Amino acid sequence: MSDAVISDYDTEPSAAGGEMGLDGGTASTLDAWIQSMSRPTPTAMGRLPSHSPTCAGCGKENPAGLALEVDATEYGVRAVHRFDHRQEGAPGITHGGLVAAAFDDLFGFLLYRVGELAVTRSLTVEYLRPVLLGVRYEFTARVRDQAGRRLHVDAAASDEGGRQVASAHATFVIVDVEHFEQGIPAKRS
Ligand SMILES: CCCCCCCCCCCCCCCC(=O)SCCNC(=O)CCNC(=O)[C@H](O)C(C)(C)COP(=O)(O)OP(=O)(O)OC[C@H]1O[C@@H](n2cnc3c(N)ncnc32)[C@H](O)[C@@H]1OP(=O)(O)O
Repeated sequence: MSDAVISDYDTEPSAAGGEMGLDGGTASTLDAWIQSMSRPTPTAMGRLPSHSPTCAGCGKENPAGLALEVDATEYGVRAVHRFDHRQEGAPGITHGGLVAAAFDDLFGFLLYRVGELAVTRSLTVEYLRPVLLGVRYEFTARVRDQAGRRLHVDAAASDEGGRQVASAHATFVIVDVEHFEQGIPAKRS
């Protein structure tokens, strides 16, 4: 599929500057996001669109987010990332929860490759070495297998010397687009 098709999915800020959030007046934006998730998946190599402008993992409009930039690769997805002081746990070291968030969001990009909507059901992280603030790490993820609605996915993070500093495994469960309607206040039961 061409890059042009990827841009059709672009969830970056619109020209209208609409902000996606959970407060009043944003239901239509969320509806639009849900609709965009129904489209067929892009399979081209290269930069993938964020999950939403305010996604904590990859949205450029989220000041507290990681702003991951993720590329599709031959075997899965890849991001190069440096954590900063906002993700600090112990001095100079990335908080483990934020490392897990990076893995979780990266896994969310595999869905573009699989062409299914899915959500995290379980996530396991092995912290092999401290993940240092300001240091460049390469994150890679791939789909190990699919069993019914379950997607089993694997990821790793390595430093510039190729040393693995963390790895992760997750089970994502394929859902219908209606799953995401639970985020619309007016549709909450
Ligand atoms: C078109 C392309 C678009 C691309 C673009 C998409 C963007 C779309 C995401 C955007 C964002 C991403 C960002 C990061 C990813 C989050 O952050 S996702 C957010 C965090 N996760 C959640 O909120 C999920 C909350 N949990 C739930 O809603 C429900 O528990 C679930 C996951 C939908 C499953 O509930 P359910 O539908 O009732 O399913 P259930 O019958 O319990 O189990 C389903 C299957 O999974 C199995 N299963 C359940 N739990 C487990 C487990 N722990 N281990 C193994 N198997 C299990 C069951 O055995 C069953 O298997 P089958 O019998 O079908 O083979």
